Amino acid sequence: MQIHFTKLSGAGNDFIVIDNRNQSVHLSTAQINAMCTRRTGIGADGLILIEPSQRFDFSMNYYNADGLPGSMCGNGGRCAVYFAHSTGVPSADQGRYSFEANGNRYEAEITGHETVRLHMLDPEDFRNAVAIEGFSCHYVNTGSPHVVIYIDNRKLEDLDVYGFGKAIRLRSDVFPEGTNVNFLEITAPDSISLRTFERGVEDETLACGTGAVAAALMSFRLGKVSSSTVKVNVRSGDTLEVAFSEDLNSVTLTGPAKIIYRGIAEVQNDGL
Ligand SMILES: N[C@H](CCC[C@H](N)C(=O)O)C(=O)O
Repeated sequence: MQIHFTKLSGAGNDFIVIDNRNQSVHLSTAQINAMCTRRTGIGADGLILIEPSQRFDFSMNYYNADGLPGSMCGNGGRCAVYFAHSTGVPSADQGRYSFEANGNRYEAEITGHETVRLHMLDPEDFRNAVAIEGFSCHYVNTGSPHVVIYIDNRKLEDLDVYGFGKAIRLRSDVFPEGTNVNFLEITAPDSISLRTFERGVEDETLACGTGAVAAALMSFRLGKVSSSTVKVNVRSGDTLEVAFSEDLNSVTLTGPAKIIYRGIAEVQNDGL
């Protein structure tokens, strides 16, 4: 079957977005995984179905590249809203969208050329400094589970993010549901550099929105940054901005969301 899709990039975190408002597209785990696989498929960190919602402008159904439903994707949410805006999905409020994802309500607005600000959930379940695989691991759930690790004596650039990230992600004794793993360096009182190993992609990605939020909130909480607006420099070279109140609520994530191309995929019954 043929499926119309749009490829978007949210600060280098890339997604296949499908307008499924008529609910004609039904994809299996294997089909989503095949579409997201690089070289043999379209290639993406995740796939998003834009579907109807009873209460909001649309519903975002997010799948990781492994084909399984993911938890909240911050960059995916920003891309979904940019897609909706550029495709003419109606919104109740001009330039502003409300949508549901993982049973939660989100709001976002277009703040400039190819720029989207997404309002995030309040963070939950902060855990400080658990020793895992030789690292001091801080933890917080920002819609997705995130470990935050400060790289004090090493260079972020040279770090084996894949190896260390995977080892921590696989520690099911500590994280029965798995976790995303973020490694960061504080570069100024209001900025950090971040690299993320993502669960469900099972690799380092070029950016991770809920990871940027976790890194910024944790850094403020631990007194490592002093500003409640934090610039997060990600692997793609882009910058995400995370802003929040001093009690770590009212969190927003702002950054680039771009359409790369639109296409038609030939999807086989058992994969691409
Ligand atoms: N890239 C995403 C995170 C996806 C979450 C996924 N990796 C999971 O743990 O289910 C973001 O921008 O927030």
